[in-house]
Amino acid sequence: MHETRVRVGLLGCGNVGGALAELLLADGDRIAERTGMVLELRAVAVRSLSRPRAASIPPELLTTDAQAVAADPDLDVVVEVIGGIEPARTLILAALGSGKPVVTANKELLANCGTELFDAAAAAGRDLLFEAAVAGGIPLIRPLRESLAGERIHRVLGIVNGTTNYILSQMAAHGASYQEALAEAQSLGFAERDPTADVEGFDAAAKAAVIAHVAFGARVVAGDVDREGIGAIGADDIVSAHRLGFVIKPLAVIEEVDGAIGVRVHPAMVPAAHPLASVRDSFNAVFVEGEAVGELMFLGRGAGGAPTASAVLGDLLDAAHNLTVGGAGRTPALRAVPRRSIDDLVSAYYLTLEVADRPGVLHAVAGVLGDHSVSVRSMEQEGAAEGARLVFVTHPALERDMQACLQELHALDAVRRVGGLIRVVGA
Ligand SMILES: NC(=O)c1ccc[n+]([C@@H]2O[C@H](COP(=O)([O-])OP(=O)(O)OC[C@H]3O[C@@H](n4cnc5c(N)ncnc54)[C@H](O)[C@@H]3O)[C@@H](O)[C@H]2O)c1
Ligand SMILES: N[C@@H](CCO)C(=O)O
Ligand code: NA
Repeated sequence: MHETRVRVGLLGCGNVGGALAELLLADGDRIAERTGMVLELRAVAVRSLSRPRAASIPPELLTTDAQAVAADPDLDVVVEVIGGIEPARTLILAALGSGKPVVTANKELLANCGTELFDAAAAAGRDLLFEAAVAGGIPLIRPLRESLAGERIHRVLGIVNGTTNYILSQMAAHGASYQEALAEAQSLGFAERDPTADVEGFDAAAKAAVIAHVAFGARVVAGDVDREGIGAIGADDIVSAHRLGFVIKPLAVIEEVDGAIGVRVHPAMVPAAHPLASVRDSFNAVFVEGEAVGELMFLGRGAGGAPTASAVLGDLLDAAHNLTVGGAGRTPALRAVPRRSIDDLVSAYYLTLEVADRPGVLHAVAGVLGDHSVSVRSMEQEGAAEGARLVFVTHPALERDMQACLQELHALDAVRRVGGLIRVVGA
């Protein structure tokens, strides 16, 4: 087979960069045999030359001058796996500006500066590929961009953060406390260095914005995403969810309703029979609902050095192929779209209240719900310390009305605590 040599510059050699370097160095011959592409790792930009690296990385490839790697005319393709906004943004712009395609795993950067970067790629006539940025090793971006390019997608539901899925799964399966489960996720290495990004939903919000780019061509930035973390979910909610036939999952929801795009990230009550309900531990899964194609689910490892490096490798081969035929694949052209506020969401809700256990309380609570046109589908009452815990599931209601109910319920004398309000998704 005719072989094509492609000179690769790597920016960053942490979890993902290190795993990619290992793959290229250990498996290069097999990759070349299979694809006809010889991926030559020619430079690895690192922050510190003295940090221990995998033994197989020749030390002469290492440099602390990332800018020189990005601009090097003797390289063909650049991989950015430093993460964060700067210097990653400047480095990617420099690489594209010097005519090199770029592969990145950086959801945070794409979610904040996607338009600028895609425009730069289009202007350079080079690829900017980012399969690894969402759901790590799971092929998702390419199916959405290519296989489903003409599909009318209605909704994408994703478990796109492994840490929060792990925490909620451990709480449900083993009664682990939130803190215990978070500590385990950190020790297993898939939590972000600052786990706030995971548990407060920032990581999932960035991924949701990137999904909005490829599924809807929508110019959505991370700050546009309605976001709630999992911190308010208690062991009681997990037990109640199970009894009611639900599983609590950390979801990203990206949907088109009446021509407007809604993008939100929050814990959700998913019916136990829905395919996403059985996605446990640190697994990711993305459920796509399309007009012609129907329902699809993508499942696998959304995090970890090796799975993520696998996605980067696929992009590298794609970019290398496009370069050899003198072009680039399709670059997302993002357009401004009407945004659908979460206030306009129509959803069923799970709601818990701790109330005084005395006559008339239920009547007062029902009055507040009824005044806001919220109709109750089921209600359970159980004893709580010196009171009662009420667990409601509503029929579909308007978010704005539900929020107004919460305000009034807080103000009721007999209500001691308004617990979780969790949206039901996938019913
Ligand atoms: N780890 C995962 O599971 C995973 C999954 C999907 C996507 N990603 C994304 O991949 C990217 C990398 O993640 P990671 O887990 O490998 O992070 P990491 O922190 O392990 O690696 C980043 C590396 O970049 C180095 N670095 C920082 N500034 C640099 C500079 N100026 N020049 C050269 N090197 C520099 C750091 O020293 C570090 O070794 C991020 O964008 C992340 O969001 C990671
Ligand atoms: N912290 C992220 C890593 C992958 O992006 C997660 O838990 O999913
Ligand atoms: Na992916």
